[in-house]
Amino acid sequence: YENITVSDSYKGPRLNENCQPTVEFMEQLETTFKAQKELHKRYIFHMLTIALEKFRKLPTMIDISVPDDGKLTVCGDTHGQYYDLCNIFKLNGPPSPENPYLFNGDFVDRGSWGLEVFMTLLGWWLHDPKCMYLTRGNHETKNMNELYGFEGEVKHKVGPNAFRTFQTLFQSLPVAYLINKRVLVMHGGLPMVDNIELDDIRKLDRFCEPGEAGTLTDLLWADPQDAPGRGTSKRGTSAQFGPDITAEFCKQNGLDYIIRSHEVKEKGWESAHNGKCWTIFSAPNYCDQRGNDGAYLTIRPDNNLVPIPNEFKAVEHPPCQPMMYANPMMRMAGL
Ligand SMILES: O=C(O)c1nn[nH]c1-c1ccccc1
Ligand SMILES: [Mn+2]
Ligand SMILES: [Mn+2]
Repeated sequence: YENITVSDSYKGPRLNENCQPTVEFMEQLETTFKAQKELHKRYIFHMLTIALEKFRKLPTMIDISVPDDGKLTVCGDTHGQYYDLCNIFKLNGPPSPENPYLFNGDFVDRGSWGLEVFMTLLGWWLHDPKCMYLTRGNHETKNMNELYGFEGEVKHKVGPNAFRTFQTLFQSLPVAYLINKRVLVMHGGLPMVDNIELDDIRKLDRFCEPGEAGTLTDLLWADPQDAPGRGTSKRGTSAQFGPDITAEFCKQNGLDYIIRSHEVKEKGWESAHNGKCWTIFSAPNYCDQRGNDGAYLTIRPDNNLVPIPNEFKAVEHPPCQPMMYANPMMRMAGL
């Protein structure tokens, strides 16, 4: 990025050399992105480079400690719906150490502002890693980005050689968070092996693309089911887990419940498996067609960590259809 010069005509936000975005930078970034203008490529590559160095050093599962008088807001899939992301910060306040957020994967693909969503979330994380936590979703993977739009979006907005850098950064994202030792968060769901312990997740090598099977794939792809036991995935990847699996996993690992995302819900959230499996989805009117609400969960120790759902509607966005940059075959197929 050092070789990319920024001309005087550039009117967008400028990043300081230590690559620590200020609140003012983040406010300017929102103004720039909302006007559908660009963050300069020098700053995009600078942020990606520094973020990669920092993410690489993080564990695969990260402990979050929410103070007794504090809170954590957990959001689910945002899928490039930038204007709805801005609405979350308008409804619930901007990220700060007193108002921290966990975004639980699937930042990109489907919606056509994946770059803006991810650079905004990354900017807040670089501003202060205590105000923003990011989980890898199954859409932070090469195969999905090639099919569902983000590869095309990055090529269009950043250039032909940028996607590889995003892939490397996506591979370095944590895949699970443990809140106050009692709540586990992942994008998809539970690993398909019995007697799995939290340490097995901590020891995972995450610096790769998820394969056809395995614990990393399950954490990014699995879904809950109502029937006991395990079932075949409707997606063709990983599998489904029943209420008994969730109860046993929570019991063995001293957890109250798990939070996951990965599935659209009519209200944006759902509590299943007797309150031990919460789903949170934060892309309202998904793909401009589902009509669903979005939601985010407020987690407070003074509410005994019981999630408080907050539902919200989609907001207006500029005329740019979903999957704008995807392979036209995918757009035609309405996939
Ligand atoms: O794109 C989505 O809706 C999505 N979000 N998480 N997983 C998927 C998905 C996975 C496979 C095929 C289609 C969608
Ligand atoms: Mn998703
Ligand atoms: Mn997903």
